[in-house]
Amino acid sequence: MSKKYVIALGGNALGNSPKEQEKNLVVTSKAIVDLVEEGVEVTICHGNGPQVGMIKKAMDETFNENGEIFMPFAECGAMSQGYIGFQMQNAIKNELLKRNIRKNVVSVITEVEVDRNDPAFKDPTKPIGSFMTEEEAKKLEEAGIFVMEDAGRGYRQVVPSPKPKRILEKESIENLIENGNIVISCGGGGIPVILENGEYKGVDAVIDKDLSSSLLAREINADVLVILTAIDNVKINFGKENEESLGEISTEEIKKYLKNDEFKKGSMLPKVEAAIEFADSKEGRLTIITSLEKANEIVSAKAGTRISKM
Ligand SMILES: Nc1ncnc2c1ncn2[C@@H]1O[C@H](COP(=O)(O)OP(=O)(O)O)[C@@H](O)[C@H]1O
Ligand SMILES: NC(=O)OP(=O)(O)O
Repeated sequence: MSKKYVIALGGNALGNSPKEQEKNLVVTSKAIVDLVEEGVEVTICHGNGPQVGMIKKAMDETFNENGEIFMPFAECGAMSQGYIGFQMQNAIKNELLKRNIRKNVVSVITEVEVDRNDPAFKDPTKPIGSFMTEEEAKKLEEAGIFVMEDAGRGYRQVVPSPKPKRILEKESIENLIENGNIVISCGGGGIPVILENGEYKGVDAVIDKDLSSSLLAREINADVLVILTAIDNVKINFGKENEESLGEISTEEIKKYLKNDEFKKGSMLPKVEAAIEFADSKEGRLTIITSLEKANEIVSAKAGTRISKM
């Protein structure tokens, strides 16, 4: 039976502009189609931190002259799914064309239910938009916007990031996979919705795509979860002189590092949490965390940090 992979692509690793993203996606598409040629069933999720921040800023500048917010975050998240989904779908389609492989690629606008009482609504941790200097960050903070230092790379706006509870389009995604499609779903972690008075409605938040990818991977009974980001390996003592890369590691061992606060909130921490959640959920499941550049080594399962129950 063919293996099922869920590949999660980082919003930061996708680059900061449509051109940069297009270029990065050519590399990623090659690795994805390599997997397809090996007979792997591939499903893709992607981040949207930089992109949703950029879209929100542009929307506010266009529509917000009288101080009213016209474009809610959920709608901005939906736009990011369309924008990234289009470029990704297009890049994979072109790679399939080049190799003469007849297969369909489809992006699914995905809603993900969150808990309206999730404590994350009171503690924003998801960095969005571009990086700022400390001075720029202070100005935003004075205007009532939450900001946070992001893994030594500068300051960014942060928004609430509630935990994903249920993927509303799960059955459609499964049907598409079963029918041989390469599916792009849960973009930006999915559009966050809550159930209120019998109706789903969008909320102001950005779900972590690594946690949604892990949820999707478990729900569709995947074998491997691949988290592609901007760094080759998960590190301990990150950014220090005694920094060390983690290779093959058990969930039990990496949990010890997690307890020691080795992984930064809003960047590596959710990836490691998602990795553990998936690997621990069933014997034989593997999570690989590595960079976009190493994506071509996924097939041999040699790249990056490889987390399993062992
Ligand atoms: N312990 C760690 N090991 C490796 N990278 C870390 C660690 N802690 C923080 N980071 C940072 O996290 C980044 C990945 O998170 P992020 O940029 O948010 O991912 P994404 O690609 O999903 O947007 C790395 O590029 C690195 O700068
Ligand atoms: N939504 C999300 O997790 O985006 P990033 O991958 O950009 O952080």
